[in-house]
Amino acid sequence: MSERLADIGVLGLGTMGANLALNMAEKGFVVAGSNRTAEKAYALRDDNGAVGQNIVPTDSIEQFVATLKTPRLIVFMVPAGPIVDEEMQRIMPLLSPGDIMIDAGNADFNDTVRRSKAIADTPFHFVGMGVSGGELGARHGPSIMVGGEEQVYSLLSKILEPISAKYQGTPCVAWLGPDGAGHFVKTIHNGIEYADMQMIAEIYGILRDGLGLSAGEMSDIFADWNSRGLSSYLIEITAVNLAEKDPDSGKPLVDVIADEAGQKGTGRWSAIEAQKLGVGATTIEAAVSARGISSRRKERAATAALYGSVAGVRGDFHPDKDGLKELEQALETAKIIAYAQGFAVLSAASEERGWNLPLGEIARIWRAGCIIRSQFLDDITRAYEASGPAANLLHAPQFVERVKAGETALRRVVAKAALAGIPMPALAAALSYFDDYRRARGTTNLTQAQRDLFGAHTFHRLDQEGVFHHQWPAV
Ligand SMILES: NC(=O)C1=CN([C@@H]2O[C@H](COP(=O)(O)OP(=O)(O)OC[C@H]3O[C@@H](n4cnc5c(N)ncnc54)[C@H](OP(=O)(O)O)[C@@H]3O)[C@@H](O)[C@H]2O)C=CC1
Ligand SMILES: O=C(CO)[C@H](O)[C@H](O)COP(=O)(O)O
Repeated sequence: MSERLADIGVLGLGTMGANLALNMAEKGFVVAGSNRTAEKAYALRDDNGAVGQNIVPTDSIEQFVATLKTPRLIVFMVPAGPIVDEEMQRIMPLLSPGDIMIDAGNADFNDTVRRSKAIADTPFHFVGMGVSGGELGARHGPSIMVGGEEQVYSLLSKILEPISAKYQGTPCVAWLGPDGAGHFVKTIHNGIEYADMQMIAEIYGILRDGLGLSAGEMSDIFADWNSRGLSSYLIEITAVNLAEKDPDSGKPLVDVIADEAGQKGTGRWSAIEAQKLGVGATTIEAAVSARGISSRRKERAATAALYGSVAGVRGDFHPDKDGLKELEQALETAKIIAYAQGFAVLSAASEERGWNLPLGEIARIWRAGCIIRSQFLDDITRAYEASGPAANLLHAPQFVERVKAGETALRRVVAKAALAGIPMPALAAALSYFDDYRRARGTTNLTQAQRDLFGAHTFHRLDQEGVFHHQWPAV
């Protein structure tokens, strides 16, 4: 057994755990590694040159715990759900008072709240921590969203700050609130990620099916868009995805990838939590549903055989400068609306749970390291700095001007796509949300009348205070 005591332990050395461990090791921390398949811990030490020398592989959970300095900092990087509970149960009998367990996977924040409550009855601490940035982010600097006891964060920050991404020299890590706050914010980050990705896929659908462009041509368009307002990691990787050739067939790789999107839960949880809070997050919901529909590929083929498909339907789209500008502007406008929805969910959850989430700071720590990093997040930080916790980002003066400028493009793109039969679930949801949210006199007065007629559910009046019930004619 090694005599060297480790500053921190990582349990679960898969894609994220291994890279986080190397990131910590590179910053000079000694990292104990534990993995279900123990050989991976040894390979992590042996295959990574000088950095690997700061990794202390272990064979058993007992050895792993014994290798850690106290109070022990133990990062769990395993699949979310029961595996986290199982691993915690396995390790807890070996811990000492004051030790800290950190779930760094994409947990459902409800599980994090439950685990935090359970740990409160023990001498240990529990931290729910969202990490974003994928494999490379974990290795060289992720964005880190921490929830739990604030005084525990001060023990962790000495490691989390050096390993996190930096934006203008400031670490992209923050303590965001108690128990599930960090995982909630990570979940909504991913919900926004789903919306962003779906909207990009929809515009790709117009370029491919409406305009008949090749993958290479589309790559150039996304690369061009990445130089202006849409500049972001997701637009940048889209250009790379579209340019890549399949080594087997020589075709563009995207053309041979099956159109079936996977999902592990965070997008769905974002939509569920938005619904629970009564906040419209229609663009995120549409993106989650679109992944579900995409996964039913055989069913879609059967439906296409019945109704015909849209491939080759050009509609009223044009690949000229104005036509492409309209698509760019539509995407930019819908993106503002999608982010406004995501931040509205954060704001509502913060109020309901008393988390006092720092919304501008959240936009700041997403500015580097994470998957939705983009210039646009600076505007969100500035909007919150200028106006405080606004009910909705669509009220912030910077966004009012931009949405007014882009609204027509979004409307025209959605309308033309509808006429051509090209699906636009997320872009259309963004537009409908905008139209609904800016309509001072809506139509649910009729809904209320119906509810009162069939169920005596009562209604408010515009011209009198109080709660009313009407004796409607019997039907
Ligand atoms: N991949 C990504 O881009 C991101 C992932 N995440 C989250 O991070 C967490 C880890 O993801 P990722 O690294 O991608 O996953 P991987 O599948 O690459 O790694 C999973 C790790 O968990 C271990 N493991 C799996 N099942 C068990 C089990 N039953 N008991 C004990 N250990 C087990 C694996 O061990 P073994 O090697 O033996 O299989 C491996 O070390 C997840 O919650 C994920 O959602 C968060 C941000 C980004
Ligand atoms: O958290 C992440 C990025 O921020 C992970 O990449 C996550 O796996 C993405 O979610 P899904 O697998 O559901 O697309």
